[in-house]
Amino acid sequence: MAEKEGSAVPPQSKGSWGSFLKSIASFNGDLSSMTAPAFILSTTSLTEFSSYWTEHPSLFVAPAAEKDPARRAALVLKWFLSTLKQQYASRSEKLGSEKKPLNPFLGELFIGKWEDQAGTTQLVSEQVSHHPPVTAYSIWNSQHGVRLTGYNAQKASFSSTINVKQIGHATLHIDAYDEDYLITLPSLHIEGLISGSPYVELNGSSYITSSSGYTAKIDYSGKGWVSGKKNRFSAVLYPTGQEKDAIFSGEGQWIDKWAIKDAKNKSTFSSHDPSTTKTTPLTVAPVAEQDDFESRRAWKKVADAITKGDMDTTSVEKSIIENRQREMRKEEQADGREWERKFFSRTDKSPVFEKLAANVGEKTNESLTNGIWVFDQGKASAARSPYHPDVNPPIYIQK
Ligand SMILES: CC(C)CCC[C@@H](C)[C@H]1CC[C@H]2[C@@H]3CC=C4C[C@@H](O)CC[C@]4(C)[C@H]3CC[C@]12C
Repeated sequence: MAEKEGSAVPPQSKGSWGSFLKSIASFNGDLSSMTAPAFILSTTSLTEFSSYWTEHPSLFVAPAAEKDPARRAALVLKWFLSTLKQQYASRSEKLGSEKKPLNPFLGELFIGKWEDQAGTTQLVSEQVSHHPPVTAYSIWNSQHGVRLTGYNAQKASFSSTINVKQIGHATLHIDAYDEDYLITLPSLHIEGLISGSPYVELNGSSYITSSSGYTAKIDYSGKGWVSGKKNRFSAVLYPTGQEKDAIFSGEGQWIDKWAIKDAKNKSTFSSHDPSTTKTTPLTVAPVAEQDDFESRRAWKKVADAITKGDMDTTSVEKSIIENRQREMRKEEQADGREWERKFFSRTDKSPVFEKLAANVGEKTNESLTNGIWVFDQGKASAARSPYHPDVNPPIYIQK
């Protein structure tokens, strides 16, 4: 792949892209501290990224209707694979390249729901830590009895490009079978950096392991390795501990169509085509009706300034948010208290994680995620919000 230096960079930004590349070559691993040129800044905060998990609500709830545990695990794998395109390629597809997201402030919220043939699927996403940045989320569909909850942070390093290890995990619960799935997160790196049109490539492996005794392993690769195609995966699903005895398998490009097949007779179990499987748009409250801590309302002035390309206003408005945050941290310190998270609580041990992590050799890393974060039903049910009266369980947002 020939990358012409800076070819996708707007002419007036060539200089700043060059210095940006130099600065990341020596950066300290904290992605949020990276200052990037204007044209690569996104108007979307990382708290919004949690919504990528369920842009196909029907695929998210489908496992709940499958009685056979192996086939159910295969449907969980199918849903997971279908999310990769949203999670890792949607910015490059919509905006022309990957962009640098807004760095969420502590307590930032992103709340919404999807309404479609799967019923109502609800999302709460909360920035539970600022140093290091950690986002927690819970997504549930009460009608089908499916809930996904997780948290994640990123650890970045530079070696020929930006390499990102995701710290944290997600768990999926299916009520009908009282079944839990532990989902680990893939590592990624940035391609196309020199040419100025960065995009995400996944690498390494990730796992989905279930309390029902099945594990899926997904291997990721990109261009120039095994095949000449980008965004490749190959997945196998097997009884936990018996990787050689795959029951289902699948491979392809996670941005394109693919199928999960019976590993023995190669018949198609289920296939996915992103061009024909439409995503359901997320509904969020109008900005004027949102709480002050909700992402789009809080970042509105910054986002508008970025859209206009007005870097002076961008930095003035960013400073207002940052200074307010600094004041709040000072007040909390003076009172000897910590910022109260609205939906999540820190725990020492997540029982679901403890039960399943050994299957896939996964460990928590509390120092990189400022604790282990779990959805706190008590907090979420505490009261009703004037802003989201229809969210069930009712969501309370403290003014
Ligand atoms: C684009 C270049 C110049 C700047 C690099 C920006 C960095 C901060 C961006 C690029 C791609 C981004 C990742 C893309 C997708 C996901 C999956 C989501 O579920 C959690 C956040 C996470 C893991 C993002 C974290 C931030 C990220 C690593």
